[in-house]
Amino acid sequence: MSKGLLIVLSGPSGVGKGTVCNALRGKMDNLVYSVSATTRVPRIGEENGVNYFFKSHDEFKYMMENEQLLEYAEYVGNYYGTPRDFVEDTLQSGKDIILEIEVQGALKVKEKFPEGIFIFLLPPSLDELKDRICGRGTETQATIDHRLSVAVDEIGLVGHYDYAVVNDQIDQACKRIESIVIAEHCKVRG
Ligand SMILES: Nc1ncnc2c1ncn2[C@@H]1O[C@H](COP(=O)(O)OP(=O)(O)OP(=O)(O)O)[C@@H](O)[C@H]1O
Ligand SMILES: Nc1nc2c(ncn2[C@@H]2O[C@H](COP(=O)(O)O)[C@@H](O)[C@H]2O)c(=O)[nH]1
Repeated sequence: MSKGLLIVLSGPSGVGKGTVCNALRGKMDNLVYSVSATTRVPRIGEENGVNYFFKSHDEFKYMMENEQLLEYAEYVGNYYGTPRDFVEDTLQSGKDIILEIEVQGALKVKEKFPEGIFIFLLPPSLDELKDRICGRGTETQATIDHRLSVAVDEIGLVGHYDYAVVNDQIDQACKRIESIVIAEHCKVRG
């Protein structure tokens, strides 16, 4: 059986990564979603094991030190990391897996899995990005400001990715990502 594809979806906070991933759920049968570990406190409505594995700093440190994470990064005051075994087992089973992660982590994954498919989700404009992150209503003003302040540098790293997809409309962004995955499955690999 051939291995699945490792797909990384990155982009600045508020661009719509989570929204697009949720919308893809009903559309792509062979696609599995990686659930990350984080030290961030849960938002209202978030569930442990569904949105994230919510960890204390000590628990996260244990995962880091025991090589349980494929990658991790500190982002705006919290740690985030991708559980390694789940990714490797999913790929081995022939299913595709999508990692919704920020840019530092994505670049670390690229070092380990250069054969992965790296997709950067772009906002239609910086004003729209600001409106989206403010409109979500989950962050304090200080956190919004911090996240927006790193967004410009993050967007500057788009050249490290294989594909750039503008999230102007959710269904259009999903179609573009579906098309990329279909094309990657058709690719002749050496
Ligand atoms: N194409 C779109 N048009 C308008 N609003 C959108 C679009 N995509 C997402 N949104 C909205 O933008 C907000 C941010 O989306 P989302 O939480 O998915 O972003 P994210 O990139 O996952 O953010 P973070 O990195 O902070 O987790 C949400 O309120 C969502 O409903
Ligand atoms: N490097 C990693 N980044 C991750 C991971 N899981 C999520 N993220 C990214 O963190 C920011 C903030 O997320 P939020 O839920 O607090 O808004 C966002 O860009 C996520 O995509 C991970 O495992 N590794």
